Amino acid sequence: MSDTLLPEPRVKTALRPIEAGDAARLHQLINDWEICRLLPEAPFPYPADLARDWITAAIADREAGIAYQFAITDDAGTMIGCAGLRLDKSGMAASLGYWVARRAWGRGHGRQAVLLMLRWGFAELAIDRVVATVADDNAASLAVLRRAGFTETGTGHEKFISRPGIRQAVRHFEITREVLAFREPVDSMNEGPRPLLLVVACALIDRSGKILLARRPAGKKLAGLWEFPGGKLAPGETPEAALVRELDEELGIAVKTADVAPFAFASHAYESFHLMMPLYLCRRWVGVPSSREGQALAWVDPARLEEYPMPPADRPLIPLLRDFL
Ligand SMILES: Nc1nc2c([nH]c(=O)n2[C@H]2C[C@H](O)[C@@H](COP(=O)(O)OP(=O)(O)OP(=O)(O)O)O2)c(=O)[nH]1
Repeated sequence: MSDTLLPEPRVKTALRPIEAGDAARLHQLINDWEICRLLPEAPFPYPADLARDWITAAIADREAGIAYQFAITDDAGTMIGCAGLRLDKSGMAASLGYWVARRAWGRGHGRQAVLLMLRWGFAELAIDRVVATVADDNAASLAVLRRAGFTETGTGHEKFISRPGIRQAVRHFEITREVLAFREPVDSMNEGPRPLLLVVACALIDRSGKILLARRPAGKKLAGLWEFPGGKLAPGETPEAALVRELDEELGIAVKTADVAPFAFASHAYESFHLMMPLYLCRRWVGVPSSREGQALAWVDPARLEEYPMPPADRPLIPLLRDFL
């Protein structure tokens, strides 16, 4: 994943799937009143056996496609906490859970882990929102969720195993894929003037008037969003030549420069660059567009483009295409 989207340049946080071998370390980190009191399902003291059982269940849940638990690691690759997403029955929403060991507090790891978890979830799962519930007295976590772009959706009371006899006041939060995509640039480290980035893109239109969209794969910026095929210009390349090259590389089709027609452009200030993106139309090519870079493809009726979450830069192009086609 791109480091340029991480908020703290000096602190690197990463996620990796939790493994059976993490049990001892997990127990050592979580068996702390300051952690257990904030987690609804963690007793205190936290038994070593429970750490092993929890990981066994997490691995089974992952295989069953129900929940995805990760170890949060620091700059040195050492585990410092856990983060996970659990799908609801509809499969459209996932609930986020995470904790960071006390020794790693105050360095931005929680915030980065949440952003990484959201990016992964929106890229890899068929969800459109992530929800989270936080104890009312967990100020650090409330701040992390708000800064990540979550909005508060309500309050309630829940049982926390470590605090028997009371029903703990909690707050509920939610974030959608599109809200995250809009906010991501805010987390960029680059505060200087923004370089202009020229990217060419193409709406391929088939005989029935459908447009081809490609889904940005995991690991890339704006992962999980649907875009028009295209890419950056190589030095000295004309926009048309770049488009012909990109369509060949990404989709395996041959297009002539004479068959791409300028249509509209997007101009959008992402935090670390200003995107200038001419959009071309193309109705004639040789070959069948197929995914050459692992990206999902979809032929979409112009009236249904709104149903596909796209990068913020693309949104103004949607009504133009709909009206034109
Ligand atoms: N191709 C394309 N890119 C778009 C669209 N909307 C939008 O904001 N972009 C942005 C995302 C990227 O920042 C940039 C396209 O760059 P790219 O596809 O060549 O490069 P990338 O970010 O995938 O990264 P890389 O392959 O260069 O590492 O333009 C779109 O509809 N199509």
